[in-house]
Amino acid sequence: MRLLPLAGARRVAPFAVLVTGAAVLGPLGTVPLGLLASGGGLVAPAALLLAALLAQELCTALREPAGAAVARGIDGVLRARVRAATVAMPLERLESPLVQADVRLALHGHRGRTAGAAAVAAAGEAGRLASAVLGAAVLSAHVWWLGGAALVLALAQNRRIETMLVGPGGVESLADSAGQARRRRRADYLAGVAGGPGGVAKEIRVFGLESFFVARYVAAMRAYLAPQARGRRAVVRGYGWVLGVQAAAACGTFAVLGRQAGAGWLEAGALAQCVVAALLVFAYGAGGHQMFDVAYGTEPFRAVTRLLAPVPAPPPAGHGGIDLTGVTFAYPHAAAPVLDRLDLRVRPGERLAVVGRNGAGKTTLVKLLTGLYTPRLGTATTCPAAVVFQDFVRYPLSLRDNVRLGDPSFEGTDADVLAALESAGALDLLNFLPGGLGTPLSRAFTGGRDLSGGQWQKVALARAVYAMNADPSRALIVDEPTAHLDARAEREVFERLLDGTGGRTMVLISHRFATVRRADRIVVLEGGAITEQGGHAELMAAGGRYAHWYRLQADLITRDGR
Ligand SMILES: Nc1ncnc2c1ncn2[C@@H]1O[C@H](COP(=O)(O)OP(=O)(O)OP(=O)(O)O)[C@@H](O)[C@H]1O
Repeated sequence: MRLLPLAGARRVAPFAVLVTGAAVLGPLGTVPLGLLASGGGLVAPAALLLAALLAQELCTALREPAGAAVARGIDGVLRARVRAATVAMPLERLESPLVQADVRLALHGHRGRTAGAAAVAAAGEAGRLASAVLGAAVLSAHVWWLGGAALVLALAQNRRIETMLVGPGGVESLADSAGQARRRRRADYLAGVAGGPGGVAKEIRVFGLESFFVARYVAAMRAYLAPQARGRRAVVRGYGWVLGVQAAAACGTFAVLGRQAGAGWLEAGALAQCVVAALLVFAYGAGGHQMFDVAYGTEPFRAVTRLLAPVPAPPPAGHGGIDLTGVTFAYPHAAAPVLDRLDLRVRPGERLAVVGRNGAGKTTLVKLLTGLYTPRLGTATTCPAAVVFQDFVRYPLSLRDNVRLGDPSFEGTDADVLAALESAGALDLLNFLPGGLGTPLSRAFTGGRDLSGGQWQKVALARAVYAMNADPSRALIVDEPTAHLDARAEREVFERLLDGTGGRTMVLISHRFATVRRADRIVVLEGGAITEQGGHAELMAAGGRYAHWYRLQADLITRDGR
């Protein structure tokens, strides 16, 4: 309910009036009803009763759309906050499957119910309870113990229904259980395979697998539906009990009231009031649909709370230099750390190359160098960086925008964009793009052009160079930036980059040793730590891993004649 103010007074005020109206007008209506029944007037009490009933109907009818508007308002604010939080969230946290599940819950709700719907439903529940309490008060005004007894019973009945339906272990929670989710996935998978196109469809027809898959699907669906059916039968039985108790309680209440009236302790007006008040109390005991909204909407609300929880401050930023000391990093649920007590210092202006086998942890190292991941152990002092990732982004925007996105806050001119393209060896793109820098890099747009993998890679490199030119304190970090380029193109691009970025810090990750050899220092990453480091000549003279790999690659290139 504390979420309600998020929807703004303009939406909440009418909703609050309508909920209150729907809650109190019923009990208030018992006053003119009592007067009418006891002969204390006709026109005025009848008019008041009619007005109360009509107003209550109106409030009940309008409460739904007003509540929906409040829920939309709350959800809009929460979604914006969640989106802002996820954009600012450390990558490592964002990549966690638990956080991804929370983001899905927060943005799309659980079973169609959102945090806003839960807040509105909680307000509706409070209104229903208020109506029951007022009804009980009216009853107690005439038979002191009856109101309390009826209310306690109604509270217990309401709770029982809630537990049965939406409580932990209730029938609705069964559908969300891990076991049911697994059974459902299996049935969906079989249905998908049996009805899917492509190779499966061919094999099903050639090998006559139709009845095999249909039988498996039917069995899987039965396994999924059986616990649900059992759960529903239990609910029907439970409801039978609840209704039985409810009927007995109503009969008991009315018998008490009848006896009191018969004995002359309750006059007609009071009797009429008590009957209506008892019905209001018992209505609470019959449960309400809001309990589903509250129960399901609470899940997204919890997800929002977790996502908006404060995050630890990012590692401190240095000035052009990078310093990792004793850094250990492991992915969640991984048996061993990818990086293990690694020490790496990159001096300002140094050009460092990192080499290592596939899976050695080079990309992980890049994410630590750029502050996207934080070490489990050790410290990482990073500096602002312009990065080209292995899986760089291909923005369906103009070539100019693709480059300028390196630093949108920098008011660079076309000359800056061209300079970045030149450093990245991408200037010749302009010969083939009809609209020059303004050409959209997507066929989905009129006059747009698609680029080859290698051309896209050069654009991504130009974006990073543009960012580095916009702020020279940024280090240029490139992770396999030339995987789509042939060996000669890669060499050319790097020669140009190294010549054009003198005095800037650069970290280059590449599997091509001919490119790497010009770096000031080369480090070999193996077993989570740095096992060799030095200049090319030094490492070749040492005759270690680097020298071995270098010769292997050189031999292959010579043998292939490339
Ligand atoms: N998001 C992730 N979650 C779990 N494990 C991961 C994740 N990313 C990488 N790994 C694992 O961490 C190890 C190091 O991966 P990383 O991508 O850093 O290696 P790499 O040296 O860059 O490899 P390559 O040369 O193939 O690009 C691998 O075993 C990989 O499977």
